[in-house]
Amino acid sequence: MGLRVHEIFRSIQGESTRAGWPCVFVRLTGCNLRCTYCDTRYAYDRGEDMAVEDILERIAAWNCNLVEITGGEPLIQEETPVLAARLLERGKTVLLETNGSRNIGEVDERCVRIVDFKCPSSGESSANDYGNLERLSPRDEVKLVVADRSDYEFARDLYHRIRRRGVTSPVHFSPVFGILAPSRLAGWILSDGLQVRLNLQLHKFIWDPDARGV
Ligand SMILES: C[S@@+](CC[C@H](N)C(=O)[O-])C[C@H]1O[C@@H](n2cnc3c(N)ncnc32)[C@H](O)[C@@H]1O
Ligand SMILES: Nc1nc2[nH]cc(C(=O)O)c2c(=O)[nH]1
Ligand code: SF4
Ligand SMILES: [Mg+2]
Repeated sequence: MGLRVHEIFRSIQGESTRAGWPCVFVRLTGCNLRCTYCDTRYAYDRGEDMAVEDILERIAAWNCNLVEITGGEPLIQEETPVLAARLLERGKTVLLETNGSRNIGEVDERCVRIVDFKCPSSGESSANDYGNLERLSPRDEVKLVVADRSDYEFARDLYHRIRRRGVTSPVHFSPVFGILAPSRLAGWILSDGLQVRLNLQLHKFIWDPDARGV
């Protein structure tokens, strides 16, 4: 069995509450969605089939406590929860970046599940599994990627819904890179007094925004 892996690399974590920390990334191949703004289309195909043990060995080459499983969409591969569990067993802090369309309950709760529910301009918001709202633990995080004002209003409604349910997970609002100016999103957040975190993709400021493997 194993997993189809597009790339494994070490970089600076560019997003989430762990932004700024060195992090090893396992980018899995394939995605069930086609977001209009996707910056990782190159991971829709190709890659190498690897056994979980081989992936663990590659990760161990770096002395790094933080590991993120991303893609593509990690939860379309059956063995992703096994990889997360094995990394947790090794004492790693494990982040899993997922598009919100699959059941996050398949993945160990000790893993930080970063759930990116899709806003309308992605073209994929009908894929959101809102059952995941019930499955979020305080350790998990929600990320909402915003391209324009109507996405913002959708994200704001979802944020209020999350808090009304008593879910305390951090919520990030992230502008689509090169499409929505961070200052506009910042202005909307501040004028509505939302307690959300403005998430900028740090790696796109450190390196060329089109660079792979960073
Ligand atoms: C490439 S996806 C992989 C994980 C999963 N498929 C998902 O969508 O969450 C990683 C993150 O990058 C975000 N992303 C993709 N393209 C982006 C862009 N052009 N600007 C800002 N964020 C983007 C996605 O919304 C997601 O939060
Ligand atoms: N540096 C860096 N940080 C990231 N955080 C989430 C990423 C992703 O593509 O899921 C990502 C990425 O692609 N690069
Ligand atoms: S779900 Fe993630 S990887 Fe898939 S198309 Fe959307 S942003 Fe890209
Ligand atoms: Mg990325």
